[in-house]
Amino acid sequence: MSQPAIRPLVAGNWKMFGLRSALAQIERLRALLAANPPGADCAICPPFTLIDAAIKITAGSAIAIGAQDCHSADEGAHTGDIAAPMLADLGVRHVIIGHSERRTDHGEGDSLVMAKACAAHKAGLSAIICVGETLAQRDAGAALDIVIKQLEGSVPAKANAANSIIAYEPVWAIGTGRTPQTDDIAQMHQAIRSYLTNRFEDGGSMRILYGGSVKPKNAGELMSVAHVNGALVGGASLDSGDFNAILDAYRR
Ligand SMILES: O=C[C@H](O)COP(=O)(O)O
Repeated sequence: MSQPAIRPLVAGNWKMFGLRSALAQIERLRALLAANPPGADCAICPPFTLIDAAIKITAGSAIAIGAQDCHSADEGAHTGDIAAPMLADLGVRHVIIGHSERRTDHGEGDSLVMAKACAAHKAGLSAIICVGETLAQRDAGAALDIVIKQLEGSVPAKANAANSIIAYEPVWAIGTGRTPQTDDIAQMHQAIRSYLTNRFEDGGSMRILYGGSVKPKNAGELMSVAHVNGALVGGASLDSGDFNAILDAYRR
């Protein structure tokens, strides 16, 4: 059966990096993309403190601005947290949910991840829902089972291709310079695709990103793997030149 054409997305996750001076990188990226548009959507997810300014800088451009987390409630007495409607109110388009760093640093489990994704959907945001195995789980041969279980527990029943994006990020590949063999990525993305297709009417059109040490030098190879519909990029997204070079994977 032929696969539906899926517009890829390359999203940059700045994590807890970036003072106001880093906004210059977004200005530069805007100019680079205008001069040489890629055949992919592009998003930057800066820290909360830079979101408002980043949205102003990217107005009318091809760059969407995302956030890195949201609370599961629309509002409430939750000191220090940010609600999805607050992000939507700023003009945020995507929100990363369930990144492994939040699962580890903040003890976020699948049910909370699903509740946050539901909150994002309710606010009209697209949820980038992250899954991925640890090295011990991969070495134990459990990677596929772990990821499918995370999808089962984290992706809401009302997910669809417009409101949800899956990011497969092997924990051991994040920030390490290590990436899985392309055969292993292909096997995982095929398994995720099968899962989505079985569970959701438009699961064949939902984007599945790969994340974990995506760099300019390996992006072409990683992005050419079947069912890899873009990337979630950490470190290399902090430099507009590197991020733009990753987007070359989607330029002729
Ligand atoms: O969200 C992004 C991922 O954690 C990947 O980070 P990285 O590209 O620095 O390995």
